[in-house]
Amino acid sequence: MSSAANTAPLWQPDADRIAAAAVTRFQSWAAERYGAPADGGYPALHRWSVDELGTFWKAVADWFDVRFSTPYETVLADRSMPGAQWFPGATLNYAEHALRTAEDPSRADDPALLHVDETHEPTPVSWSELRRQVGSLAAELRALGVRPGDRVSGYLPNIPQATVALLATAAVGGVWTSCAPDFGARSVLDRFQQVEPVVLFAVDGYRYGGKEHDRTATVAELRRELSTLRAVIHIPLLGTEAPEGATDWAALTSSDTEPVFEQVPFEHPLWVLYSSGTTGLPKAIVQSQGGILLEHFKQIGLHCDLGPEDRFFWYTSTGWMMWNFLVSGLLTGTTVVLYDGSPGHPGTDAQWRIAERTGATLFGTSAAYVMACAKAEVHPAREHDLSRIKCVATTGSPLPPDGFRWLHDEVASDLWIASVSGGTDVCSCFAGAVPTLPVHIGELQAACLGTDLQAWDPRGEPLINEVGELVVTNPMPSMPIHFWNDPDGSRYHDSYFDTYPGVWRHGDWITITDHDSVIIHGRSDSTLNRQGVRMGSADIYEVVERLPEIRESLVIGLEEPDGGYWMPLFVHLAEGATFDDALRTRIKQAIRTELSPRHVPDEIIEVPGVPHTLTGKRIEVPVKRLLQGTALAKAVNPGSVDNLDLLRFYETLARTRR
Ligand SMILES: CC(=O)CC(=O)O
Repeated sequence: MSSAANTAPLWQPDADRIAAAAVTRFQSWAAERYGAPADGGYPALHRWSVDELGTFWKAVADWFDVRFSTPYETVLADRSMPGAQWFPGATLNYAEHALRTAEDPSRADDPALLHVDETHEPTPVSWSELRRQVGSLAAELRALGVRPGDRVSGYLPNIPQATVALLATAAVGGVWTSCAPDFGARSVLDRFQQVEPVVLFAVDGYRYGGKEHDRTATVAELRRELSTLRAVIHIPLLGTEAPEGATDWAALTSSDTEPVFEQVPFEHPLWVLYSSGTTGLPKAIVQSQGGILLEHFKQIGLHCDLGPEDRFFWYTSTGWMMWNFLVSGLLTGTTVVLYDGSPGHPGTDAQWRIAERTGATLFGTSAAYVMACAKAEVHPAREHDLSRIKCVATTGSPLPPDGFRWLHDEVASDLWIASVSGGTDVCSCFAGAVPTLPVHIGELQAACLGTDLQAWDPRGEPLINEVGELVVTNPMPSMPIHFWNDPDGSRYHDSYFDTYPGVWRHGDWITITDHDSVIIHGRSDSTLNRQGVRMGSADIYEVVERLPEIRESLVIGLEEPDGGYWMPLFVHLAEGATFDDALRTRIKQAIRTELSPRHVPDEIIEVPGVPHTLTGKRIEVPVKRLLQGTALAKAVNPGSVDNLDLLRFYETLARTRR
């Protein structure tokens, strides 16, 4: 499970690779101009980036040639959290930077986007075409009366139109927000009703798993319930006519209008993202144009090491922050690969096929997909030409050690494997990819630049090689500027700052190792705490799900009224597997030998499935509440769950135990 002894790397970048990495060039450049350490590689650069936070971010802005149309007075006027003030006085525009490559005549015809649907046939959208469409749509949005600060919403799959709509909204200074079209009306309304959009972009349906899914009834319901809408833009993915009162996409994107980029203050809102909101309404998290611009330049350009030669693929929907992150690939002139379809259609290897067809150089996916491929005995490199992939990056949950081994064996032995972790709350990563550092099995390479990531004990003392709360002790520019409808900031404050005043507590258990890598153990709000020993659920999932009979699992720790502790493990079996004493014994044996006797659950219970949030994360806290006897309607917001029926199973179980 841990790590400190795990010193032999699985992968080590060679000297040429280190020399060629943008972060190496950035370090030498920042050493000459800004006093960054010339020696000591990434660890020294990281230390400097958090010790000299303002200078570091100034250097990032200069390195990526950020266009401030009015200059800033200072980089960080106030570093308190919450409430940090970044680049006061500055004005800029995010979309202008995302489309800058189109201004270069030598790149104008290159693909900015490669769109792939379930046919897996890539369709390019060139930089000049993307810029033209954004220019046309931004002008039409203005003509519709959209003004800086107005919210513009999208009920869209990951198609080029979604990227165009986001960029056009940002060009106008509007505030973008999106949901994927597999979200039901209630889930969408829980989100969009909070922010009161004036425009809705919506598809008539989408294709997924080889089938057409008609969404016209849901869109009609959204139109009825969103009373602030002034315009609805119809995107006929399934070929239907625009319904009464809606405008067709083509009518708004056909002109040859130069984009006009509203110059907005650095802290002007760019978009609203939503936390999974398994209990109350989802938190509506607002991030700024300037904050995202700088944070994503850093992530995409320095950590992911992406540039104009690269093709950036990440499997995501528009309802997950990884989509926003993916679109930011445009900032570094990188071609962004948009896949709209099922991750496993027509077969489990679908994402690798897309990587081959599009020549992806960074292949991003969920850790769960990697584990599913391993279970299904997919052999990506045997079946596909993946020679262009330089990095496989994963997120969503920690990549288990077996996932690292599998990628190394089945994709390439000289593969940079970046398990990354952050969240919607910062639309970025706290720890993750570093092209110049080794990769150790089961570990994230290092904390990201400008992020003073630490593991703290309950008294706020930093821990090394021990599990602690994930904290960030300095502000990051992409931290929320506020939550929507939280006028006194109390919801924002209580979400991150109520444990350690002035310090961001994210709600994950982590270990910072003695070689500065990071291990994520799972959410701290669903911690297992047996006889005072805290355990991360992720460690248990990793061991249990290695067994071929187990499709997925869920572990919950329950404090009982009599002072006891009940720790059941729920298992969803793979097709054809039988739940019997032999399997129970093998599960317990695996946990005992690979973790510890203390990790062995009190009971193992077969379940019809594991419930997830709409972005695919296992739902632990609401299940715990159900098992404690909370009524379903109070334990969970139904609009936030992928399968409500599964939760009823746990509700019934709670009743039968009492
Ligand atoms: C970067 C991330 O942390 C993404 C996620 O898991 O939600």
